[in-house]
Amino acid sequence: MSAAAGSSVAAAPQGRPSRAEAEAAVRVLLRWAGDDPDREGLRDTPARAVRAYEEWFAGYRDDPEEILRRTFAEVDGYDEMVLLRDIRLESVCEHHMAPIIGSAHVAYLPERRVVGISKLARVVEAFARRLQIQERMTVQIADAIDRVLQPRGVAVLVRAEHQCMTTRGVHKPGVALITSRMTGAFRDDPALRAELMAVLGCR
Ligand SMILES: Nc1nc2c(ncn2[C@@H]2O[C@H](COP(=O)(O)OP(=O)(O)OP(=O)(O)O)[C@@H](O)[C@H]2O)c(=O)[nH]1
Ligand SMILES: [Zn+2]
Repeated sequence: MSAAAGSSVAAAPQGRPSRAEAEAAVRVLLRWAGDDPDREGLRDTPARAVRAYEEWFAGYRDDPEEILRRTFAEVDGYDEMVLLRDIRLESVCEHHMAPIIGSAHVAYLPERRVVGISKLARVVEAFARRLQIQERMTVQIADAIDRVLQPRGVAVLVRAEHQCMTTRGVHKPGVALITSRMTGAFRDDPALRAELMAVLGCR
C-alpha cells in the first residue's frame, strides 16, 4: 500500500522539484508533442500548466482528518442518516494523468456528534485532488469519516467517468465506474442499506 493510501495525508515527496523544474518538464512535453514552446501562443503555457496542476493536485496539501475535526454536539438527539448527495468530484487518474469526473454521495449515522456538511464535500475534494484510482479514493473518504467521527456507519458511493477510457484507449464514452464503501450499520444492516439506496433512487 502506498503512503498516500495508508494515511490521510500523503507523505511529502522527497526532494520536491522546484516550480522552474516543473515548467521545464512541460516545455519538454510541448517539444515532444511536436510544437514550438517559444511561439507566442505557447510561451506562457508551462507556467499556466503548472498552475493548473497545482489546482488539480491541491489535495496533497490538505489534511482530511483535520477538516473533519470541526464537529458539533448540539443535535438534539438526531441519530438518523445524514446524506450529502451529488457532490461534484474532479480527480486525476494515476495511470494516465487524465481527468476523472463524476459525483459522490456521502452518508453517515451520527453517534453523538455531527460535522458541518461542507466538511464532507471538503473531504471528498481533499482525496479527489490527487493522483487516484477510484476504488482507493472511495475507501479513503469513508475511512477518514469513520476514524474521526466514529459514527454508527459510513457509506460512500462514487460514480465517475474516466477520460482515459472515454477519450483514448478503448474509447467508450458514457461508461461510468461505480464504487462504494460501507462500514458499520450500512455494511451489516440490509434494511439500512436498502433505505440508503431508496433515498438515492438506486434499485
Ligand atoms: N480499477 C481501476 N482501473 C482504472 C482506474 N482508472 C484507470 N484505470 C485502468 O487502469 C488500467 C491501466 O492499464 P494499462 O494496461 O497499464 O494501461 P494502458 O495500456 O494505457 O491501458 P488501456 O487504457 O486499456 O489502453 C486501464 O485498464 C484503465 O482503464 C481506476 O480508477 N480504477
Ligand atoms: Zn487512466
